Amino acid sequence: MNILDKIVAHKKIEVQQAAKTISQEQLMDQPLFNEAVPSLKGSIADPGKTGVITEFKRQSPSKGIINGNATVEEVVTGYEKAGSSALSVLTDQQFFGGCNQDLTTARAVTSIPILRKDFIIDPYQVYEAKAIGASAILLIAAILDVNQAKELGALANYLGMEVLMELHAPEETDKLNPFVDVVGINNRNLKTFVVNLEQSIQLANTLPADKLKISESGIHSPEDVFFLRENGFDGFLIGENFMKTSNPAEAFARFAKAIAVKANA
Ligand SMILES: O=P(O)(O)OC[C@@H](O)[C@@H](O)c1c[nH]c2ccccc12
Repeated sequence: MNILDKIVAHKKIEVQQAAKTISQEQLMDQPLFNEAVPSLKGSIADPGKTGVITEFKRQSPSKGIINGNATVEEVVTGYEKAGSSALSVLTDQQFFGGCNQDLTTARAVTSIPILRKDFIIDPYQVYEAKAIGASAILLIAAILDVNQAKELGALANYLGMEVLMELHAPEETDKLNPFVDVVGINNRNLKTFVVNLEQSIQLANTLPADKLKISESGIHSPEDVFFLRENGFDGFLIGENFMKTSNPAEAFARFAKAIAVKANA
Protein backbone atom coordinates (compact mmCIF):
# COMPACT_ATOMS: atom_id res chain seq x y z
CA MET A 1 0.00 0.00 0.00
CA ASN A 2 1.37 3.44 -0.87
CA ILE A 3 1.01 6.30 1.60
CA LEU A 4 -2.02 7.75 -0.17
CA ASP A 5 -3.85 4.42 0.12
CA LYS A 6 -2.95 4.28 3.82
CA ILE A 7 -4.24 7.79 4.44
CA VAL A 8 -7.52 7.07 2.65
CA ALA A 9 -8.02 3.77 4.51
CA HIS A 10 -7.53 5.57 7.82
CA LYS A 11 -9.77 8.44 6.72
CA LYS A 12 -12.70 6.10 6.07
CA ILE A 13 -12.58 4.85 9.67
CA GLU A 14 -12.12 8.36 11.01
CA VAL A 15 -15.15 9.70 9.15
CA GLN A 16 -17.36 6.90 10.47
CA GLN A 17 -16.26 7.67 14.01
CA ALA A 18 -16.69 11.43 13.61
CA ALA A 19 -20.21 10.98 12.26
CA LYS A 20 -21.09 8.94 15.35
CA THR A 21 -19.77 11.66 17.66
CA ILE A 22 -21.28 14.67 15.87
CA SER A 23 -24.15 14.07 13.45
CA GLN A 24 -24.58 15.96 10.19
CA GLU A 25 -27.56 17.74 11.74
CA GLN A 26 -25.42 18.86 14.64
CA LEU A 27 -22.81 20.20 12.24
CA MET A 28 -25.53 22.21 10.53
CA ASP A 29 -26.48 23.74 13.88
CA GLN A 30 -23.00 25.10 14.51
CA PRO A 31 -22.74 28.89 14.38
CA LEU A 32 -20.21 29.06 11.52
CA PHE A 33 -22.36 26.83 9.32
CA ASN A 34 -24.60 29.67 8.24
CA GLU A 35 -21.93 32.33 7.98
CA ALA A 36 -20.80 33.71 4.62
CA VAL A 37 -17.12 33.14 3.84
CA PRO A 38 -14.72 35.12 1.63
CA SER A 39 -14.04 33.75 -1.89
CA LEU A 40 -10.78 31.93 -2.57
CA LYS A 41 -11.11 32.51 -6.29
CA GLY A 42 -11.71 36.23 -5.84
CA SER A 43 -8.76 36.62 -3.52
CA ILE A 44 -6.33 34.77 -5.79
CA ALA A 45 -7.44 36.84 -8.78
CA ASP A 46 -6.95 40.10 -6.80
CA PRO A 47 -3.91 41.78 -8.41
CA GLY A 48 -3.22 43.71 -5.21
CA LYS A 49 -2.26 40.46 -3.45
CA THR A 50 0.68 38.06 -3.83
CA GLY A 51 -1.22 35.05 -5.17
CA VAL A 52 0.37 32.96 -2.42
CA ILE A 53 -1.74 30.55 -0.40
CA THR A 54 0.31 30.06 2.75
CA GLU A 55 -0.13 26.78 4.53
CA PHE A 56 -0.14 25.93 8.22
CA LYS A 57 1.43 22.47 8.42
CA ARG A 58 3.12 20.99 11.49
CA GLN A 59 4.27 17.71 10.00
CA SER A 60 3.89 15.52 6.93
CA PRO A 61 4.48 11.89 6.00
CA SER A 62 7.34 12.91 3.71
CA LYS A 63 9.14 15.33 6.05
CA GLY A 64 8.19 14.22 9.58
CA ILE A 65 7.98 17.12 12.06
CA ILE A 66 8.35 20.43 10.21
CA ASN A 67 7.48 22.74 13.09
CA GLY A 68 6.48 21.54 16.54
CA ASN A 69 6.28 24.95 18.22
CA ALA A 70 4.41 27.36 15.97
CA THR A 71 0.93 28.45 17.04
CA VAL A 72 -1.87 28.89 14.53
CA GLU A 73 -2.76 32.38 15.80
CA GLU A 74 0.70 33.80 15.47
CA VAL A 75 1.50 32.25 12.11
CA VAL A 76 -1.74 32.93 10.26
CA THR A 77 -2.16 36.52 11.46
CA GLY A 78 1.41 37.16 10.28
CA TYR A 79 0.70 35.49 6.93
CA GLU A 80 -2.39 37.65 6.43
CA LYS A 81 -0.57 40.85 7.37
CA ALA A 82 2.26 40.10 4.92
CA GLY A 83 -0.13 39.81 1.95
CA SER A 84 -1.13 36.17 1.76
CA SER A 85 -4.03 35.73 -0.69
CA ALA A 86 -5.47 32.86 1.33
CA LEU A 87 -4.62 30.27 3.96
CA SER A 88 -4.44 26.50 3.71
CA VAL A 89 -4.92 24.70 7.01
CA LEU A 90 -4.21 20.98 7.37
CA THR A 91 -6.97 19.37 9.42
CA ASP A 92 -5.72 15.78 9.15
CA GLN A 93 -4.46 14.65 12.54
CA GLN A 94 -2.99 11.22 11.96
CA PHE A 95 -0.52 12.07 9.21
CA PHE A 96 -0.19 15.86 9.32
CA GLY A 97 -0.67 16.69 13.02
CA GLY A 98 -3.53 19.10 12.34
CA CYS A 99 -7.11 19.30 13.61
CA ASN A 100 -10.43 20.97 12.85
CA GLN A 101 -9.85 23.44 15.67
CA ASP A 102 -6.76 24.77 13.86
CA LEU A 103 -8.99 25.90 11.01
CA THR A 104 -11.63 27.39 13.30
CA THR A 105 -8.90 29.26 15.18
CA ALA A 106 -7.50 30.59 11.89
CA ARG A 107 -11.02 31.68 10.87
CA ALA A 108 -11.44 33.57 14.15
CA VAL A 109 -8.22 35.57 13.89
CA THR A 110 -8.06 36.38 10.14
CA SER A 111 -10.45 37.43 7.37
CA ILE A 112 -8.79 35.96 4.25
CA PRO A 113 -10.23 32.77 2.65
CA ILE A 114 -9.25 29.43 4.16
CA LEU A 115 -8.82 26.16 2.26
CA ARG A 116 -9.55 23.02 4.26
CA LYS A 117 -6.59 20.79 3.47
CA ASP A 118 -7.64 17.22 4.07
CA PHE A 119 -8.44 14.01 2.23
CA ILE A 120 -12.11 14.45 1.43
CA ILE A 121 -13.88 11.27 0.38
CA ASP A 122 -17.29 11.60 2.05
CA PRO A 123 -20.09 14.22 2.04
CA TYR A 124 -19.87 14.34 5.86
CA GLN A 125 -16.47 16.01 5.56
CA VAL A 126 -17.93 18.71 3.32
CA TYR A 127 -20.54 19.58 5.97
CA GLU A 128 -17.74 19.53 8.52
CA ALA A 129 -15.65 21.92 6.38
CA LYS A 130 -18.49 24.42 6.35
CA ALA A 131 -19.11 24.03 10.09
CA ILE A 132 -15.47 24.77 10.96
CA GLY A 133 -15.26 27.92 8.80
CA ALA A 134 -13.69 26.88 5.48
CA SER A 135 -14.10 28.99 2.32
CA ALA A 136 -13.05 26.11 0.10
CA ILE A 137 -12.34 22.40 0.16
CA LEU A 138 -9.56 20.46 -1.48
CA LEU A 139 -10.60 17.56 -3.70
CA ILE A 140 -7.74 15.26 -4.68
CA ALA A 141 -8.50 13.73 -8.08
CA ALA A 142 -6.31 10.69 -7.42
CA ILE A 143 -8.55 9.44 -4.59
CA LEU A 144 -11.97 10.11 -6.18
CA ASP A 145 -13.86 8.71 -9.11
CA VAL A 146 -15.69 10.96 -11.57
CA ASN A 147 -19.02 10.67 -9.75
CA GLN A 148 -17.63 11.25 -6.27
CA ALA A 149 -15.77 14.32 -7.52
CA LYS A 150 -19.03 15.68 -8.92
CA GLU A 151 -21.12 14.86 -5.87
CA LEU A 152 -18.64 16.35 -3.39
CA GLY A 153 -18.05 19.41 -5.57
CA ALA A 154 -21.76 20.07 -6.03
CA LEU A 155 -22.34 19.78 -2.29
CA ALA A 156 -19.51 22.20 -1.50
CA ASN A 157 -20.91 24.79 -3.93
CA TYR A 158 -24.41 24.25 -2.56
CA LEU A 159 -23.15 24.93 0.96
CA GLY A 160 -21.45 28.14 -0.19
CA MET A 161 -17.90 26.88 -0.53
CA GLU A 162 -15.54 26.73 -3.48
CA VAL A 163 -13.56 23.74 -4.72
CA LEU A 164 -9.86 23.47 -5.42
CA MET A 165 -9.28 20.26 -7.33
CA GLU A 166 -5.78 18.87 -7.15
CA LEU A 167 -4.34 17.05 -10.15
CA HIS A 168 -1.07 15.29 -10.59
CA ALA A 169 -1.33 13.46 -13.90
CA PRO A 170 -2.83 14.31 -17.32
CA GLU A 171 -5.34 11.45 -17.19
CA GLU A 172 -6.90 13.01 -14.07
CA THR A 173 -8.27 16.00 -16.01
CA ASP A 174 -11.43 14.00 -16.75
CA LYS A 175 -12.32 14.40 -13.04
CA LEU A 176 -12.74 18.16 -13.55
CA ASN A 177 -16.35 19.35 -13.50
CA PRO A 178 -18.28 22.63 -13.41
CA PHE A 179 -18.18 22.70 -9.58
CA VAL A 180 -14.41 23.12 -9.58
CA ASP A 181 -13.44 26.76 -9.09
CA VAL A 182 -9.66 26.48 -9.01
CA VAL A 183 -7.32 23.82 -10.36
CA GLY A 184 -4.22 22.97 -8.37
CA ILE A 185 -1.34 21.00 -9.77
CA ASN A 186 0.61 19.17 -7.12
CA ASN A 187 4.32 19.09 -7.91
CA ARG A 188 4.65 16.35 -5.28
CA ASN A 189 3.61 12.84 -6.28
CA LEU A 190 1.59 11.78 -3.21
CA LYS A 191 2.45 8.14 -3.85
CA THR A 192 6.21 8.49 -4.17
CA PHE A 193 6.86 11.99 -2.67
CA VAL A 194 8.99 12.96 -5.66
CA VAL A 195 8.75 16.74 -6.22
CA ASN A 196 9.20 18.34 -9.64
CA LEU A 197 8.07 21.87 -10.59
CA GLU A 198 8.07 20.86 -14.25
CA GLN A 199 5.00 18.84 -13.35
CA SER A 200 3.01 22.06 -13.13
CA ILE A 201 4.22 23.35 -16.45
CA GLN A 202 3.53 20.16 -18.39
CA LEU A 203 0.03 19.73 -17.01
CA ALA A 204 -0.89 23.42 -17.22
CA ASN A 205 -1.10 23.26 -20.98
CA THR A 206 -3.73 20.55 -20.85
CA LEU A 207 -6.09 22.55 -18.58
CA PRO A 208 -9.21 24.52 -19.53
CA ALA A 209 -8.24 28.18 -20.03
CA ASP A 210 -11.12 29.52 -17.95
CA LYS A 211 -10.02 28.11 -14.57
CA LEU A 212 -7.58 29.73 -12.18
CA LYS A 213 -4.38 27.71 -11.86
CA ILE A 214 -2.42 27.08 -8.69
CA SER A 215 0.93 25.35 -8.42
CA GLU A 216 1.32 23.34 -5.20
CA SER A 217 4.30 22.00 -3.24
CA GLY A 218 8.06 22.28 -3.46
CA ILE A 219 8.07 26.04 -4.10
CA HIS A 220 11.13 27.45 -2.34
CA SER A 221 12.27 30.69 -3.93
CA PRO A 222 10.94 33.88 -5.50
CA GLU A 223 12.48 32.56 -8.75
CA ASP A 224 10.18 29.54 -8.55
CA VAL A 225 7.22 31.94 -8.37
CA PHE A 226 8.46 34.02 -11.34
CA PHE A 227 8.98 30.86 -13.37
CA LEU A 228 5.46 29.64 -12.57
CA ARG A 229 3.90 33.06 -13.21
CA GLU A 230 5.56 33.19 -16.62
CA ASN A 231 4.00 29.84 -17.34
CA GLY A 232 0.47 31.00 -16.59
CA PHE A 233 0.01 30.24 -12.89
CA ASP A 234 -2.21 32.55 -10.84
CA GLY A 235 -1.46 31.10 -7.42
CA PHE A 236 1.20 29.31 -5.39
CA LEU A 237 0.55 27.03 -2.45
CA ILE A 238 3.52 27.11 -0.09
CA GLY A 239 3.89 25.32 3.23
CA GLU A 240 7.19 23.86 4.31
CA ASN A 241 9.40 26.66 3.00
CA PHE A 242 7.99 28.98 5.70
CA MET A 243 6.86 26.45 8.33
CA LYS A 244 10.36 24.98 8.65
CA THR A 245 11.72 28.31 9.94
CA SER A 246 11.47 29.48 13.56
CA ASN A 247 9.29 32.40 12.42
CA PRO A 248 7.09 31.34 9.48
CA ALA A 249 5.25 34.68 9.25
CA GLU A 250 8.50 36.64 9.04
CA ALA A 251 9.89 34.21 6.44
CA PHE A 252 6.78 34.74 4.32
CA ALA A 253 6.93 38.53 4.78
CA ARG A 254 10.45 38.54 3.27
CA PHE A 255 9.34 36.26 0.43
CA ALA A 256 6.27 38.44 -0.26
CA LYS A 257 8.46 41.53 -0.57
CA ALA A 258 10.78 39.75 -3.00
CA ILE A 259 7.99 38.58 -5.31
CA ALA A 260 6.27 41.98 -5.22
CA VAL A 261 9.43 43.89 -6.09
CA LYS A 262 10.38 41.71 -9.04
CA ALA A 263 6.84 41.76 -10.41
CA ASN A 264 6.80 45.57 -10.53
CA ALA A 265 10.37 45.98 -11.78
O1 LIG B 1 5.05 22.17 1.99
P1 LIG B 1 5.04 22.37 0.52
O2 LIG B 1 6.01 21.53 -0.24
O3 LIG B 1 5.18 23.83 0.16
O4 LIG B 1 3.58 21.91 -0.01
C1 LIG B 1 2.40 22.56 0.40
C2 LIG B 1 1.17 21.79 -0.12
O5 LIG B 1 1.16 21.88 -1.52
C3 LIG B 1 1.18 20.33 0.35
O6 LIG B 1 1.12 20.34 1.72
C4 LIG B 1 0.04 19.51 -0.23
C5 LIG B 1 -0.39 19.53 -1.51
N1 LIG B 1 -1.42 18.69 -1.68
C6 LIG B 1 -1.70 18.10 -0.52
C7 LIG B 1 -2.69 17.15 -0.19
C8 LIG B 1 -2.77 16.75 1.10
C9 LIG B 1 -1.88 17.20 2.07
C10 LIG B 1 -0.88 18.12 1.76
C11 LIG B 1 -0.79 18.57 0.46
